[in-house]
Amino acid sequence: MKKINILDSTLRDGAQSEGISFSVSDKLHIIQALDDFGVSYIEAGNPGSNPKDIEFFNRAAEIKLNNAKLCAFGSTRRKNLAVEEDDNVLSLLKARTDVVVIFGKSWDLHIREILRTTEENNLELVYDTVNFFKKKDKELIFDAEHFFDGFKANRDCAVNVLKTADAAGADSLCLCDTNGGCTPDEILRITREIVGLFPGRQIGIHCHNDMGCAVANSMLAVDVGASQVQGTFIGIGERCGNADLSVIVPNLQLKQGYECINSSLSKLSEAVYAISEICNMPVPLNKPYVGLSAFAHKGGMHIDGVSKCARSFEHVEPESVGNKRRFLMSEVSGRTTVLAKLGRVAPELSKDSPETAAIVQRLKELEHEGYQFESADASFELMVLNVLGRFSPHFKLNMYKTSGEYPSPDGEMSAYAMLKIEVGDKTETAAAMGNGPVNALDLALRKALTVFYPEVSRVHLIDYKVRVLTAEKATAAKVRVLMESTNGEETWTTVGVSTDIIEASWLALVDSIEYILK
Ligand SMILES: CC(=O)SCCNC(=O)CCNC(=O)[C@H](O)C(C)(C)COP(=O)(O)OP(=O)(O)OC[C@H]1O[C@@H](n2cnc3c(N)ncnc32)[C@H](O)[C@@H]1OP(=O)(O)O
Ligand SMILES: CC(=O)C(=O)O
Repeated sequence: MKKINILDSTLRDGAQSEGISFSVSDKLHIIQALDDFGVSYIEAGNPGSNPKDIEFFNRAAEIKLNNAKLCAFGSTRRKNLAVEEDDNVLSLLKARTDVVVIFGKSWDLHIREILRTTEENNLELVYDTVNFFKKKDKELIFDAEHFFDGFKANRDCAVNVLKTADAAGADSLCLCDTNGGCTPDEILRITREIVGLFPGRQIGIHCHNDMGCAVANSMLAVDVGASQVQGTFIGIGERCGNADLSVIVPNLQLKQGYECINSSLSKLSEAVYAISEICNMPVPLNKPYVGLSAFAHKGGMHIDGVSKCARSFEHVEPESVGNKRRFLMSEVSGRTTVLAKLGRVAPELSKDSPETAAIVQRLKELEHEGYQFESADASFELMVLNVLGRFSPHFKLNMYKTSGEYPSPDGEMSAYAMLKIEVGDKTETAAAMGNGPVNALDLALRKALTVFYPEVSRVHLIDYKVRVLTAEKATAAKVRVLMESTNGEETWTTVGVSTDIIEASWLALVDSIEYILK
């Protein structure tokens, strides 16, 4: 099985993405997550750039990593400075890493317009810098910045840069699509040619995602001989980001038989969620392999298929990447979907039971009204009991009244609610103040019900979401309220829909209480 070395640059190129600023402690947690997952290299920062990275490398030097080698990253020497006088270069030594990554120019446009020097002088910068670190016994990865654009503009100039880095002792030559604008066929053709020119030398690939092709481009480079892949585990990086390693690694391992990491791929989801959390960037639902929806099935026929044979609608097993299969209920469900959710409430029903069809029909009617049961399991269960005629409400509303006052007369308590309920042949009236009408109503309802059902006092809301369903109707729009409640032991979600936000909230609130009393 061919080994592909993975270099994660979340802490270097990732730190160049908009909205990201890592603390030293964030960086230390990320190297731990990457090391646990088993990447070969962690490009951990730019010690010549800022004091935070210097402090980080000082602290990281004390940490023992089991799988990964830390790399310090910086440029070739400045054109007017000798290598041993260049502070950026010297800062890389001070980072005390075994591996140093040096980026150098390989596009004649950049040599001329950005460095404002000659091709010959650029080769000297590359040679001197690479050679300096090799003499210090560092493993050296040379990143040929803008290599593909450089190759297309002036092949000899670009190739000479690689030859110079190679002659100076670079252990790895990494080809960068820095602007992310190269097409898959260009990456394939040029990488193949370079692999042929440097037999035995490790060739790396570093792609940016400006055309949305970074994953495909990296995989094609591997196809033609690249054996180091650079990227970031959640795809962050300069502009549109880097090649997303959380997609590339399982693609290479599960589909093409390469070995990329030193642990089990089933730790992938855990690593991605740990990094996303630190970056404060939620994992998109539809992210391949690790997203919450990656193995969530919604279409009735899909769920029927997966229930009979998982492979029928899944390209890999969710467990292989640490994810889980989910079945979602909705208006596009069939009887199999509903049946899968009925196990707890009505295990005796089968796909052909008339009750199953009645439940599916009611589900579709309610979804048409704006209800959504995908995550509102508790309301779904109550709806099922209702259709089966097995539900009798624990209380009945006589009336409620809410009002708000601005400015607030009592600190944060700006709203009042009063209600009257019936339980059997008894009635109870209660009133409460809250920081809004829904809060006041919730408190009043629980006050009234606790008289009959003491366990209700332990129930409280932990999440409340409102979604406008008919936005074009402005303030007359229909809204859907999703409520998550807990009693400290269990959590459950309920849903209510109305054009009146208080009524929608009331419906979700009633389901929340009925669910725990049933
Ligand atoms: C393609 C990539 O992503 S490479 C990585 C890019 N990453 C970053 O830029 C993040 C870290 N960078 C920094 O913190 C700062 O840019 C520093 C500290 C490194 C340098 O800051 P400054 O000395 O103020 O220079 P500044 O950033 O304004 O300009 C870059 C200089 O580096 C030079 N330079 C750029 N690439 C290279 C290179 N490969 N080799 C040598 N010099 C280079 C430029 O020509 C320019 O020099 P000039 O001032 O003589 O015109
Ligand atoms: C080195 C690097 O980050 C690039 O060329 O994109």
